[in-house]
Amino acid sequence: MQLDVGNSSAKWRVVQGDTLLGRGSYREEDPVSREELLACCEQPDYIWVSSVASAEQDSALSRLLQERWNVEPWFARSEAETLGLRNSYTEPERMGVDRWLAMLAARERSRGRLCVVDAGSALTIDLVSAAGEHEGGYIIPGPDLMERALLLDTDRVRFSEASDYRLDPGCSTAQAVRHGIALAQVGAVRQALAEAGSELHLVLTGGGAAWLYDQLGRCGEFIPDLVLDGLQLQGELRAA
Ligand SMILES: Nc1ncnc2c1ncn2[C@@H]1O[C@H](COP(=O)(O)OP(=O)(O)O)[C@@H](O)[C@H]1O
Ligand SMILES: CC(C)(COP(=O)(O)O)[C@@H](O)C(=O)NCCC(=O)O
Ligand SMILES: [K+]
Repeated sequence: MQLDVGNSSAKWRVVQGDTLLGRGSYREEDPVSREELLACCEQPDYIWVSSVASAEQDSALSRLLQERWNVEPWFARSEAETLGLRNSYTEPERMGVDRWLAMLAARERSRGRLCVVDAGSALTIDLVSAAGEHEGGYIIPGPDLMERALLLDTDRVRFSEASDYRLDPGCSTAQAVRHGIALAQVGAVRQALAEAGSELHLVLTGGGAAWLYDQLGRCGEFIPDLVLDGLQLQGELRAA
């Protein structure tokens, strides 16, 4: 059993070899999602976790899983080097493990230079050289965080009507905010690609990735489970 715990929700899947036995998403405050998680299988052989949540949330999740199955979860960490992928951080473990695992999985799929984008609560953009060096990356607030920042620290950016995320200029507060956020998200990826220069392969994942992929003209690849795929790689390596 594998879990990808982000700042919005935890995505889980149960696999046996290459067969997917089940999947779902879990949120602490949603009892139905908890029941689904706890009913996902009889007895997992292992529980592997990628988490960017707080230590308190990690302990609570760990307790929940251990009480149910009596299996101690293994929490993956960002490393200095794994399977030829080399971390650029002086303190590698400080890099969000979701970013690390997404890069690891992307590299297994494609050996050239990479741009790995994870559109979750935050939008992360990471560059990996063909040789496996993490060249660096960007952490940008995702759509909800951007909107929250505007509402928190302005007096007159207020609206009640719904508006889609589109790239044309907006003609109301609601549109100007939502279209502005859309522009910032898509623009960030485009500009990162422009900054990066030479040929590279773009890989997208995360809750907002399907939308982003469409906005980017479907260039590159959209891989929904990239973080879990990376978790599987690092987990298998450790288990070997
Ligand atoms: N149907 C959707 N269309 C567009 N964006 C979505 C959709 N569902 C979720 N998102 C975006 O994805 C984010 C959650 O993605 P996820 O990868 O689960 O985040 P995290 O890893 O932080 O838990 C939300 O904040 C939202 O911006
Ligand atoms: C950047 C993130 C908040 C992204 O989290 P997510 O959007 O997947 O919930 C996460 O990778 C994180 O907490 N990183 C730690 C800081 C770093 O990567 O340098
Ligand atoms: K992210």
